[in-house]
Amino acid sequence: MGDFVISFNNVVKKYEKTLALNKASFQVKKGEIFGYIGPNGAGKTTTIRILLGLLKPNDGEVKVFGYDISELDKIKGRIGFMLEERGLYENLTGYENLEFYSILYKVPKKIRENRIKELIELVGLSGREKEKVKNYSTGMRQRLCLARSLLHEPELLLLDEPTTGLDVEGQKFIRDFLVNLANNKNVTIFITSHNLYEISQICTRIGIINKGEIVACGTLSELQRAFDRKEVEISIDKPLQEVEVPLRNLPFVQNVKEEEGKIIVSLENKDKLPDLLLWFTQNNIKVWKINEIKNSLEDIYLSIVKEEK
Ligand SMILES: Nc1ncnc2c1ncn2[C@@H]1O[C@H](COP(=O)(O)OP(=O)(O)OP(=O)(O)O)[C@@H](O)[C@H]1O
Repeated sequence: MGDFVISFNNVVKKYEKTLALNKASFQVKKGEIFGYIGPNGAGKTTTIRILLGLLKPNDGEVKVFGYDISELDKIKGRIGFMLEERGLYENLTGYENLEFYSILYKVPKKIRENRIKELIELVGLSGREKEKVKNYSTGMRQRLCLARSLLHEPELLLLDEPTTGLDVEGQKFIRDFLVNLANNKNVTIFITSHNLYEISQICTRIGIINKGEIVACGTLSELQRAFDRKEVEISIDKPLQEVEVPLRNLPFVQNVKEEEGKIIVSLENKDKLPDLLLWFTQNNIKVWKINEIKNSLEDIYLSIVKEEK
């Protein structure tokens, strides 16, 4: 238990009439990139605000670095964050913004200049740091915010939709940057996003929240196993018409269809795959290829969110 950077146990948060978190539980380990996904209003921002000590839960337990969230003094210096509202000073340059925040974050004067230069380089803003932020593009602002969130070398980074509004290149930059940060600096990253491609690309584990409840949590493979489609794609030496009826009549086959020239067989259970292969052999049908069809994160997400509506 002590190894968790974030631990939510049965956390409840109510705003007057709305139950924003309903006994939410999940854990995040050190060095993980934890993706937190859910529809609008699911409770993602509320979770981040609780982690930052901006909101108090009504019930349940929230621990960060093993400390209860009420002991904020022991935690807050170790957390960096990037929220939707950017809070940059438009009339200051990129460099001056970082300087201002480094004083606020109490970065020691001796190392301040070096740290800022290093971060400007790291986020790819070298050469642009002397320009006023009001002339920055969305992507540059986002890079500057990322640099700002890292000024005090946090061990945990909380990111609320960090790539929203960025072009493809800008999104890729942030993705690569975060993976590098987690892998090489062992920074734990908690990220919310509506971009499921992004989440499935970079996250080591994923939590799905809907109406304040964590409805699924695990690695992408664990989620794929839990939400298994039980479908296989087969390639055989006979046209589908010849085998469709007998295949459908097998007790463990639920459906047979053709999609984009591929034969898809739905099994009662994936454990029945050897039985299916045996049937092909017994009927002298050659199987060229057999592929397990896995749900994408989007398939899983949509099936959960639709079901719960
Ligand atoms: N200050 C507030 N007062 C009352 N209700 C609130 C407040 N903040 C959020 N809520 C409600 O709590 C629920 C959870 O909101 P939250 O902002 O945490 O969702 P979210 O998952 O971050 O959504 P989005 O993806 O739109 O950012 C929503 O129903 C929202 O309307």
